[in-house]
Amino acid sequence: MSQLKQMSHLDNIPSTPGKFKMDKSPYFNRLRFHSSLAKLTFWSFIFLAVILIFFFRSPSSNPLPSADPSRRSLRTYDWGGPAFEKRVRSSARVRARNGISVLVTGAAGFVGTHVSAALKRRGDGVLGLDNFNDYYDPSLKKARQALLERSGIFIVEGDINDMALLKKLFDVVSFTHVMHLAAQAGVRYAMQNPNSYVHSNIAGLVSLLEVCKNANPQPAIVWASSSSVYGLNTKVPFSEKDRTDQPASLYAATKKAGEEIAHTYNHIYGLSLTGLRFFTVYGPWGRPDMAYFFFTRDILNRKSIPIFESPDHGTVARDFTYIDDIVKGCLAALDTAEKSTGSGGKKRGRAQLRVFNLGNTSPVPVSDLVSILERLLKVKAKRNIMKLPRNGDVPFTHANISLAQRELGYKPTTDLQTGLKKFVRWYLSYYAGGKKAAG
Ligand SMILES: O=C(O)[C@H]1O[C@H](OP(=O)(O)OP(=O)(O)OC[C@H]2O[C@@H](n3ccc(=O)[nH]c3=O)[C@H](O)[C@@H]2O)[C@H](O)[C@@H](O)[C@@H]1O
Repeated sequence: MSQLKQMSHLDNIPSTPGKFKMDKSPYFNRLRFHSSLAKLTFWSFIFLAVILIFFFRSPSSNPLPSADPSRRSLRTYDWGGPAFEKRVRSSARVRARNGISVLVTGAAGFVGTHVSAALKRRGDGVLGLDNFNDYYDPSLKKARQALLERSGIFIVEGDINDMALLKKLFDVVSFTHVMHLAAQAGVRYAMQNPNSYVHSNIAGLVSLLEVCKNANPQPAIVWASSSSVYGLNTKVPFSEKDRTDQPASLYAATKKAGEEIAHTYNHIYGLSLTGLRFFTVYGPWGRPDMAYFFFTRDILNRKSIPIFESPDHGTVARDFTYIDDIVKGCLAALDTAEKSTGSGGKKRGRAQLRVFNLGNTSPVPVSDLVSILERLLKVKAKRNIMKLPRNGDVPFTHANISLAQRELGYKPTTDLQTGLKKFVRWYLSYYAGGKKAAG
Protein backbone atom coordinates (compact mmCIF):
# COMPACT_ATOMS: atom_id res chain seq x y z
CA MET A 1 0.00 0.00 0.00
CA SER A 2 2.70 2.47 1.04
CA GLN A 3 4.66 1.44 -2.02
CA LEU A 4 1.62 2.25 -4.19
CA LYS A 5 1.38 5.66 -2.57
CA GLN A 6 5.01 6.30 -3.24
CA MET A 7 4.52 5.42 -6.89
CA SER A 8 1.54 7.77 -7.34
CA HIS A 9 3.69 10.45 -5.80
CA LEU A 10 6.36 9.76 -8.40
CA ASP A 11 3.73 10.15 -11.14
CA ASN A 12 3.11 13.75 -10.16
CA ILE A 13 6.69 14.84 -10.41
CA PRO A 14 7.24 16.66 -13.70
CA SER A 15 9.69 15.10 -16.06
CA THR A 16 11.63 18.36 -16.25
CA PRO A 17 12.24 19.80 -12.79
CA GLY A 18 11.12 23.43 -12.45
CA LYS A 19 8.25 23.32 -14.97
CA PHE A 20 5.57 22.67 -12.45
CA LYS A 21 5.01 26.32 -11.59
CA MET A 22 5.17 27.63 -15.11
CA ASP A 23 2.19 25.51 -16.15
CA LYS A 24 -0.03 27.86 -14.18
CA SER A 25 0.41 30.84 -16.53
CA PRO A 26 -1.79 30.93 -19.72
CA TYR A 27 1.29 31.96 -21.72
CA PHE A 28 3.10 28.92 -20.59
CA ASN A 29 0.01 26.83 -21.18
CA ARG A 30 0.21 27.82 -24.85
CA LEU A 31 3.90 27.16 -24.85
CA ARG A 32 3.24 23.78 -23.31
CA PHE A 33 0.63 23.06 -25.95
CA HIS A 34 3.15 23.84 -28.67
CA SER A 35 5.88 21.82 -27.06
CA SER A 36 3.51 18.84 -26.64
CA LEU A 37 2.59 19.16 -30.30
CA ALA A 38 6.26 19.18 -31.21
CA LYS A 39 6.84 16.20 -28.96
CA LEU A 40 3.92 14.34 -30.48
CA THR A 41 5.23 15.01 -33.98
CA PHE A 42 8.73 14.00 -32.95
CA TRP A 43 7.62 10.72 -31.36
CA SER A 44 5.27 9.92 -34.26
CA PHE A 45 8.21 10.39 -36.60
CA ILE A 46 10.42 8.10 -34.49
CA PHE A 47 7.64 5.50 -34.31
CA LEU A 48 7.18 5.58 -38.09
CA ALA A 49 10.92 5.36 -38.67
CA VAL A 50 11.19 2.33 -36.36
CA ILE A 51 8.34 0.60 -38.20
CA LEU A 52 9.93 1.33 -41.57
CA ILE A 53 13.36 0.11 -40.44
CA PHE A 54 11.80 -3.06 -39.04
CA PHE A 55 9.86 -3.62 -42.24
CA PHE A 56 12.82 -3.24 -44.57
CA ARG A 57 15.49 -4.85 -42.44
CA SER A 58 13.78 -8.14 -41.63
CA PRO A 59 13.03 -10.15 -44.78
CA SER A 60 14.42 -13.30 -43.19
CA SER A 61 11.89 -13.12 -40.38
CA ASN A 62 9.12 -13.76 -42.89
CA PRO A 63 8.22 -17.45 -42.69
CA LEU A 64 6.66 -17.43 -46.17
CA PRO A 65 8.70 -17.39 -49.35
CA SER A 66 9.14 -13.76 -50.36
CA ALA A 67 6.94 -12.85 -53.27
CA ASP A 68 9.61 -10.75 -54.93
CA PRO A 69 12.05 -13.13 -56.58
CA SER A 70 14.71 -10.49 -57.00
CA ARG A 71 14.66 -9.84 -53.27
CA ARG A 72 15.04 -13.56 -52.70
CA SER A 73 17.91 -14.16 -55.02
CA LEU A 74 19.65 -10.95 -55.97
CA ARG A 75 20.96 -10.45 -52.48
CA THR A 76 24.57 -9.52 -52.49
CA TYR A 77 26.62 -12.61 -51.94
CA ASP A 78 30.12 -12.71 -50.70
CA TRP A 79 32.42 -14.12 -53.36
CA GLY A 80 35.81 -13.43 -54.86
CA GLY A 81 39.32 -13.22 -53.49
CA PRO A 82 42.22 -15.68 -53.50
CA ALA A 83 40.76 -17.95 -50.78
CA PHE A 84 37.46 -18.17 -52.66
CA GLU A 85 39.21 -18.99 -55.93
CA LYS A 86 41.30 -21.64 -54.24
CA ARG A 87 38.18 -23.35 -52.90
CA VAL A 88 36.54 -23.17 -56.32
CA ARG A 89 39.58 -24.68 -58.03
CA SER A 90 39.99 -27.43 -55.48
CA SER A 91 36.32 -28.45 -55.62
CA ALA A 92 36.34 -28.55 -59.44
CA ARG A 93 39.60 -30.51 -59.68
CA VAL A 94 39.21 -33.72 -61.69
CA ARG A 95 40.63 -36.76 -59.90
CA ALA A 96 39.74 -39.61 -62.25
CA ARG A 97 41.41 -40.30 -65.56
CA ASN A 98 39.06 -39.02 -68.32
CA GLY A 99 37.00 -37.30 -65.63
CA ILE A 100 34.99 -34.17 -66.40
CA SER A 101 34.72 -30.89 -64.52
CA VAL A 102 31.14 -29.89 -63.93
CA LEU A 103 29.46 -26.75 -62.71
CA VAL A 104 26.25 -27.94 -61.02
CA THR A 105 23.68 -25.17 -60.61
CA GLY A 106 21.04 -25.82 -57.97
CA ALA A 107 23.53 -28.05 -56.19
CA ALA A 108 21.79 -27.66 -52.82
CA GLY A 109 18.53 -28.76 -54.41
CA PHE A 110 17.15 -32.28 -54.37
CA VAL A 111 18.39 -33.56 -57.74
CA GLY A 112 21.46 -31.29 -57.64
CA THR A 113 22.70 -32.80 -54.39
CA HIS A 114 22.36 -36.37 -55.62
CA VAL A 115 23.95 -35.67 -59.00
CA SER A 116 26.86 -33.73 -57.43
CA ALA A 117 27.57 -36.54 -54.96
CA ALA A 118 27.48 -39.17 -57.72
CA LEU A 119 29.86 -37.19 -59.95
CA LYS A 120 32.29 -36.66 -57.09
CA ARG A 121 32.18 -40.36 -56.17
CA ARG A 122 33.46 -41.30 -59.61
CA GLY A 123 36.26 -38.73 -59.52
CA ASP A 124 34.82 -35.89 -61.55
CA GLY A 125 35.41 -32.29 -60.54
CA VAL A 126 32.27 -30.66 -59.14
CA LEU A 127 31.56 -27.07 -58.22
CA GLY A 128 28.10 -26.24 -56.92
CA LEU A 129 26.15 -23.01 -57.24
CA ASP A 130 22.94 -22.28 -55.37
CA ASN A 131 21.08 -19.20 -54.14
CA PHE A 132 19.56 -21.00 -51.13
CA ASN A 133 16.25 -19.21 -51.61
CA ASP A 134 13.38 -19.73 -49.22
CA TYR A 135 10.87 -21.42 -51.58
CA TYR A 136 11.08 -24.25 -49.08
CA ASP A 137 12.91 -24.65 -45.79
CA PRO A 138 16.47 -23.43 -46.49
CA SER A 139 17.75 -25.49 -43.54
CA LEU A 140 17.17 -28.62 -45.64
CA LYS A 141 19.32 -27.06 -48.38
CA LYS A 142 21.98 -26.24 -45.80
CA ALA A 143 21.91 -29.83 -44.56
CA ARG A 144 22.40 -31.07 -48.13
CA GLN A 145 25.25 -28.58 -48.50
CA ALA A 146 26.90 -29.95 -45.35
CA LEU A 147 26.58 -33.44 -46.81
CA LEU A 148 28.33 -32.41 -50.03
CA GLU A 149 30.98 -30.44 -48.18
CA ARG A 150 32.01 -33.63 -46.41
CA SER A 151 32.90 -35.13 -49.79
CA GLY A 152 34.85 -32.04 -50.82
CA ILE A 153 32.21 -30.20 -52.84
CA PHE A 154 32.05 -26.46 -52.45
CA ILE A 155 28.69 -24.81 -53.17
CA VAL A 156 29.10 -21.17 -54.09
CA GLU A 157 26.23 -19.11 -52.72
CA GLY A 158 24.94 -17.03 -55.62
CA ASP A 159 22.28 -16.63 -58.25
CA ILE A 160 22.35 -17.77 -61.88
CA ASN A 161 21.27 -14.25 -62.85
CA ASP A 162 24.53 -12.90 -61.48
CA MET A 163 26.55 -12.95 -64.69
CA ALA A 164 29.63 -11.41 -63.08
CA LEU A 165 29.78 -14.33 -60.67
CA LEU A 166 29.22 -16.90 -63.43
CA LYS A 167 31.94 -15.28 -65.51
CA LYS A 168 34.29 -15.36 -62.56
CA LEU A 169 33.67 -19.08 -62.07
CA PHE A 170 34.47 -19.73 -65.74
CA ASP A 171 37.59 -17.57 -65.45
CA VAL A 172 38.80 -19.69 -62.57
CA VAL A 173 37.82 -23.11 -63.97
CA SER A 174 37.51 -24.34 -67.58
CA PHE A 175 34.38 -26.38 -66.97
CA THR A 176 33.87 -29.08 -69.56
CA HIS A 177 30.20 -29.46 -68.59
CA VAL A 178 27.38 -27.60 -66.88
CA MET A 179 24.62 -29.55 -65.16
CA HIS A 180 21.97 -26.88 -64.92
CA LEU A 181 19.41 -27.81 -62.27
CA ALA A 182 18.76 -24.43 -60.64
CA ALA A 183 15.13 -23.53 -61.25
CA GLN A 184 11.90 -22.39 -59.69
CA ALA A 185 10.18 -25.75 -59.34
CA GLY A 186 6.61 -26.68 -58.43
CA VAL A 187 3.53 -26.55 -60.59
CA ARG A 188 0.98 -25.02 -58.23
CA TYR A 189 3.18 -22.27 -56.72
CA ALA A 190 3.32 -20.59 -60.14
CA MET A 191 -0.12 -19.09 -59.44
CA GLN A 192 1.18 -17.44 -56.27
CA ASN A 193 4.51 -16.17 -57.53
CA PRO A 194 4.60 -16.15 -61.33
CA ASN A 195 7.58 -13.82 -61.56
CA SER A 196 9.88 -16.20 -59.73
CA TYR A 197 9.43 -18.65 -62.63
CA VAL A 198 10.34 -16.03 -65.21
CA HIS A 199 13.27 -14.89 -63.07
CA SER A 200 14.85 -18.32 -62.61
CA ASN A 201 13.64 -20.49 -65.47
CA ILE A 202 13.86 -17.93 -68.26
CA ALA A 203 16.07 -14.97 -67.28
CA GLY A 204 18.40 -17.21 -65.25
CA LEU A 205 18.70 -19.73 -68.06
CA VAL A 206 19.55 -16.97 -70.55
CA SER A 207 22.21 -15.50 -68.20
CA LEU A 208 23.79 -18.91 -67.85
CA LEU A 209 23.75 -19.58 -71.60
CA GLU A 210 25.20 -16.14 -72.31
CA VAL A 211 28.17 -16.87 -70.08
CA CYS A 212 28.55 -20.41 -71.49
CA LYS A 213 28.52 -19.21 -75.09
CA ASN A 214 31.27 -16.66 -74.31
CA ALA A 215 33.40 -19.18 -72.43
CA ASN A 216 36.44 -20.58 -74.13
CA PRO A 217 36.14 -23.53 -74.34
CA GLN A 218 32.36 -23.60 -74.31
CA PRO A 219 31.02 -26.28 -71.98
CA ALA A 220 28.40 -28.89 -72.96
CA ILE A 221 25.19 -28.22 -71.05
CA VAL A 222 22.70 -30.71 -69.64
CA TRP A 223 19.66 -29.12 -68.00
CA ALA A 224 16.39 -29.97 -66.31
CA SER A 225 13.25 -29.59 -68.37
CA SER A 226 10.06 -31.20 -67.14
CA SER A 227 7.38 -33.76 -67.96
CA SER A 228 4.93 -30.91 -67.49
CA VAL A 229 5.74 -29.67 -71.02
CA TYR A 230 3.34 -32.38 -72.30
CA GLY A 231 0.57 -30.36 -70.64
CA LEU A 232 -2.91 -31.35 -71.68
CA ASN A 233 -1.81 -34.05 -74.17
CA THR A 234 -3.97 -37.15 -74.03
CA LYS A 235 -1.88 -39.51 -76.17
CA VAL A 236 0.10 -41.82 -73.87
CA PRO A 237 2.83 -42.66 -73.19
CA PHE A 238 4.36 -39.24 -73.79
CA SER A 239 7.04 -39.34 -76.44
CA GLU A 240 9.63 -36.65 -77.23
CA LYS A 241 8.06 -36.36 -80.68
CA ASP A 242 4.66 -35.38 -79.25
CA ARG A 243 3.40 -31.81 -79.24
CA THR A 244 4.35 -29.63 -76.29
CA ASP A 245 2.35 -26.52 -77.04
CA GLN A 246 -0.44 -26.90 -74.48
CA PRO A 247 1.16 -26.18 -71.10
CA ALA A 248 -1.28 -26.26 -68.19
CA SER A 249 0.82 -24.12 -65.84
CA LEU A 250 3.18 -21.19 -66.05
CA TYR A 251 5.85 -23.52 -64.67
CA ALA A 252 5.37 -25.80 -67.69
CA ALA A 253 5.35 -22.80 -70.02
CA THR A 254 8.72 -21.59 -68.66
CA LYS A 255 10.23 -25.06 -69.08
CA LYS A 256 8.90 -25.22 -72.62
CA ALA A 257 10.34 -21.74 -73.23
CA GLY A 258 13.64 -23.08 -71.92
CA GLU A 259 13.61 -25.79 -74.59
CA GLU A 260 13.10 -23.16 -77.29
CA ILE A 261 15.82 -20.95 -75.82
CA ALA A 262 18.13 -23.97 -75.84
CA HIS A 263 17.39 -24.40 -79.54
CA THR A 264 18.36 -20.78 -80.20
CA TYR A 265 21.69 -20.95 -78.36
CA ASN A 266 22.48 -24.23 -80.05
CA HIS A 267 21.64 -22.76 -83.45
CA ILE A 268 23.44 -19.43 -83.11
CA TYR A 269 26.42 -20.24 -80.92
CA GLY A 270 27.04 -23.96 -81.35
CA LEU A 271 26.36 -24.83 -77.72
CA SER A 272 25.82 -28.54 -77.06
CA LEU A 273 22.53 -28.74 -75.16
CA THR A 274 20.61 -31.66 -73.67
CA GLY A 275 17.25 -31.14 -71.95
CA LEU A 276 15.97 -33.81 -69.58
CA ARG A 277 12.23 -34.06 -69.01
CA PHE A 278 12.04 -35.35 -65.44
CA PHE A 279 8.87 -37.18 -64.37
CA THR A 280 7.89 -36.43 -60.73
CA VAL A 281 11.21 -37.30 -59.10
CA TYR A 282 11.07 -38.49 -55.48
CA GLY A 283 13.36 -39.97 -52.84
CA PRO A 284 15.54 -39.24 -49.79
CA TRP A 285 16.52 -35.57 -49.35
CA GLY A 286 13.51 -34.68 -51.51
CA ARG A 287 11.51 -31.49 -51.85
CA PRO A 288 9.04 -30.69 -49.05
CA ASP A 289 6.68 -28.99 -51.50
CA MET A 290 6.00 -32.25 -53.33
CA ALA A 291 2.96 -34.38 -52.52
CA TYR A 292 4.73 -37.58 -51.39
CA PHE A 293 6.80 -35.49 -48.94
CA PHE A 294 4.07 -33.41 -47.31
CA PHE A 295 1.64 -36.36 -47.36
CA THR A 296 4.19 -38.25 -45.22
CA ARG A 297 4.47 -35.31 -42.82
CA ASP A 298 0.70 -34.82 -42.60
CA ILE A 299 -0.14 -38.53 -42.24
CA LEU A 300 2.30 -38.69 -39.31
CA ASN A 301 0.72 -35.57 -37.81
CA ARG A 302 -2.78 -37.08 -38.22
CA LYS A 303 -3.72 -34.19 -40.50
CA SER A 304 -6.03 -34.70 -43.45
CA ILE A 305 -4.48 -34.79 -46.91
CA PRO A 306 -6.11 -33.49 -50.08
CA ILE A 307 -6.13 -36.20 -52.75
CA PHE A 308 -7.05 -34.88 -56.17
CA GLU A 309 -9.26 -36.78 -58.57
CA SER A 310 -10.11 -35.90 -62.15
CA PRO A 311 -13.69 -35.11 -63.25
CA ASP A 312 -16.10 -38.09 -63.04
CA HIS A 313 -14.12 -39.50 -60.12
CA GLY A 314 -11.23 -40.55 -62.35
CA THR A 315 -7.84 -41.15 -60.79
CA VAL A 316 -4.98 -38.69 -61.04
CA ALA A 317 -1.74 -40.54 -61.71
CA ARG A 318 1.97 -39.79 -61.97
CA ASP A 319 4.92 -41.63 -63.47
CA PHE A 320 6.85 -41.26 -60.17
CA THR A 321 10.57 -41.72 -60.81
CA TYR A 322 13.11 -42.61 -58.15
CA ILE A 323 16.07 -40.30 -57.67
CA ASP A 324 18.78 -42.93 -58.23
CA ASP A 325 17.34 -43.72 -61.65
CA ILE A 326 17.28 -40.02 -62.50
CA VAL A 327 20.91 -39.62 -61.37
CA LYS A 328 21.95 -42.44 -63.72
CA GLY A 329 20.11 -40.67 -66.54
CA CYS A 330 21.82 -37.35 -65.74
CA LEU A 331 25.29 -38.90 -65.67
CA ALA A 332 24.65 -40.76 -68.92
CA ALA A 333 23.49 -37.50 -70.52
CA LEU A 334 26.72 -35.78 -69.41
CA ASP A 335 28.83 -38.69 -70.62
CA THR A 336 27.23 -38.83 -74.05
CA ALA A 337 27.13 -35.06 -74.56
CA GLU A 338 29.26 -34.00 -77.48
CA LYS A 339 31.48 -30.96 -77.20
CA SER A 340 30.08 -27.54 -78.02
CA THR A 341 31.46 -26.38 -81.34
CA GLY A 342 31.78 -22.65 -80.79
CA SER A 343 34.19 -20.61 -78.78
CA GLY A 344 34.22 -17.12 -77.36
CA GLY A 345 30.72 -16.40 -78.68
CA LYS A 346 31.27 -17.70 -82.24
CA LYS A 347 29.76 -20.84 -83.74
CA ARG A 348 32.14 -23.06 -85.68
CA GLY A 349 29.84 -25.87 -86.70
CA ARG A 350 26.65 -27.77 -85.92
CA ALA A 351 26.33 -28.85 -82.30
CA GLN A 352 24.31 -31.50 -80.54
CA LEU A 353 20.76 -30.63 -79.40
CA ARG A 354 18.82 -33.31 -77.53
CA VAL A 355 15.73 -33.79 -75.38
CA PHE A 356 15.00 -36.97 -73.37
CA ASN A 357 12.20 -38.23 -71.19
CA LEU A 358 13.47 -39.56 -67.88
CA GLY A 359 10.48 -41.31 -66.37
CA ASN A 360 9.62 -44.65 -64.85
CA THR A 361 7.13 -45.88 -67.49
CA SER A 362 4.58 -47.05 -64.93
CA PRO A 363 2.13 -44.41 -63.72
CA VAL A 364 0.66 -44.88 -60.23
CA PRO A 365 -2.60 -43.27 -59.02
CA VAL A 366 -2.06 -40.76 -56.22
CA SER A 367 -4.46 -42.77 -54.01
CA ASP A 368 -2.13 -45.80 -54.37
CA LEU A 369 0.82 -43.63 -53.38
CA VAL A 370 -1.11 -42.78 -50.21
CA SER A 371 -1.86 -46.47 -49.53
CA ILE A 372 1.85 -47.32 -49.81
CA LEU A 373 2.70 -44.49 -47.40
CA GLU A 374 0.03 -45.72 -44.95
CA ARG A 375 1.59 -49.19 -44.92
CA LEU A 376 5.13 -47.86 -44.52
CA LEU A 377 4.23 -45.35 -41.80
CA LYS A 378 1.74 -47.71 -40.11
CA VAL A 379 -0.69 -44.81 -39.82
CA LYS A 380 -4.05 -44.50 -41.53
CA ALA A 381 -4.30 -41.37 -43.66
CA LYS A 382 -7.20 -38.96 -43.31
CA ARG A 383 -8.10 -38.77 -47.00
CA ASN A 384 -9.87 -35.72 -48.27
CA ILE A 385 -10.80 -36.58 -51.85
CA MET A 386 -11.36 -33.48 -53.94
CA LYS A 387 -11.72 -32.44 -57.54
CA LEU A 388 -8.43 -31.56 -59.23
CA PRO A 389 -8.29 -27.78 -58.73
CA ARG A 390 -7.58 -25.56 -61.69
CA ASN A 391 -4.09 -24.81 -60.52
CA GLY A 392 -1.88 -26.10 -63.28
CA ASP A 393 -1.95 -29.80 -62.40
CA VAL A 394 -2.53 -32.28 -65.19
CA PRO A 395 -4.50 -35.53 -64.63
CA PHE A 396 -1.71 -37.96 -65.54
CA THR A 397 1.84 -38.36 -66.83
CA HIS A 398 3.39 -41.41 -68.45
CA ALA A 399 6.83 -41.49 -70.08
CA ASN A 400 7.90 -43.29 -73.18
CA ILE A 401 11.61 -43.77 -72.47
CA SER A 402 12.74 -45.67 -75.55
CA LEU A 403 14.86 -42.76 -76.81
CA ALA A 404 16.71 -42.43 -73.50
CA GLN A 405 17.07 -46.20 -73.39
CA ARG A 406 18.63 -46.25 -76.83
CA GLU A 407 20.90 -43.21 -76.54
CA LEU A 408 21.71 -43.11 -72.84
CA GLY A 409 21.28 -46.73 -71.80
CA TYR A 410 18.70 -45.39 -69.34
CA LYS A 411 16.76 -48.11 -67.56
CA PRO A 412 14.84 -47.28 -64.37
CA THR A 413 14.88 -50.11 -61.84
CA THR A 414 13.08 -48.79 -58.75
CA ASP A 415 9.33 -49.20 -58.31
CA LEU A 416 7.33 -46.78 -56.17
CA GLN A 417 6.98 -49.17 -53.22
CA THR A 418 10.77 -49.71 -53.01
CA GLY A 419 11.60 -46.04 -53.55
CA LEU A 420 9.12 -44.79 -50.98
CA LYS A 421 10.48 -47.26 -48.45
CA LYS A 422 13.89 -45.61 -48.83
CA PHE A 423 12.34 -42.16 -48.64
CA VAL A 424 10.39 -42.95 -45.47
CA ARG A 425 13.49 -44.42 -43.82
CA TRP A 426 15.39 -41.21 -44.60
CA TYR A 427 12.48 -39.00 -43.53
CA LEU A 428 12.13 -40.66 -40.14
CA SER A 429 15.82 -40.45 -39.41
CA TYR A 430 16.21 -36.86 -40.68
CA TYR A 431 13.28 -35.56 -38.65
CA ALA A 432 14.04 -37.98 -35.81
CA GLY A 433 12.33 -37.25 -32.52
CA GLY A 434 10.69 -34.15 -33.95
CA LYS A 435 13.94 -32.25 -33.51
CA LYS A 436 13.42 -30.56 -36.83
CA ALA A 437 10.04 -29.62 -38.18
CA ALA A 438 9.36 -30.81 -41.70
CA GLY A 439 8.64 -27.66 -43.72
O1 LIG B 1 7.25 -34.18 -63.48
C1 LIG B 1 7.50 -33.00 -63.41
O2 LIG B 1 7.98 -32.45 -64.36
C2 LIG B 1 7.17 -32.19 -62.19
O3 LIG B 1 6.93 -33.10 -61.12
C3 LIG B 1 6.46 -32.51 -59.95
O4 LIG B 1 5.16 -32.01 -60.18
P1 LIG B 1 3.94 -32.99 -59.85
O5 LIG B 1 3.97 -34.19 -60.71
O6 LIG B 1 2.72 -32.15 -59.89
O7 LIG B 1 4.29 -33.49 -58.36
P2 LIG B 1 3.55 -33.23 -56.98
O8 LIG B 1 3.31 -31.80 -56.76
O9 LIG B 1 4.32 -33.96 -55.95
O10 LIG B 1 2.14 -33.93 -57.19
C4 LIG B 1 2.07 -35.33 -57.37
C5 LIG B 1 0.65 -35.75 -57.56
O11 LIG B 1 -0.09 -35.51 -56.37
C6 LIG B 1 -1.27 -34.76 -56.65
N1 LIG B 1 -1.55 -33.90 -55.49
C7 LIG B 1 -0.75 -32.87 -55.19
C8 LIG B 1 -1.00 -32.07 -54.12
C9 LIG B 1 -2.10 -32.33 -53.32
O12 LIG B 1 -2.41 -31.62 -52.33
N2 LIG B 1 -2.90 -33.39 -53.64
C10 LIG B 1 -2.65 -34.19 -54.71
O13 LIG B 1 -3.41 -35.13 -54.97
C11 LIG B 1 -0.95 -34.00 -57.92
O14 LIG B 1 -2.13 -33.71 -58.63
C12 LIG B 1 -0.08 -34.99 -58.66
O15 LIG B 1 -0.86 -35.87 -59.39
C13 LIG B 1 7.37 -31.38 -59.49
O16 LIG B 1 6.80 -30.67 -58.42
C14 LIG B 1 7.75 -30.45 -60.60
O17 LIG B 1 8.74 -29.55 -60.14
C15 LIG B 1 8.26 -31.29 -61.74
O18 LIG B 1 8.74 -30.56 -62.78
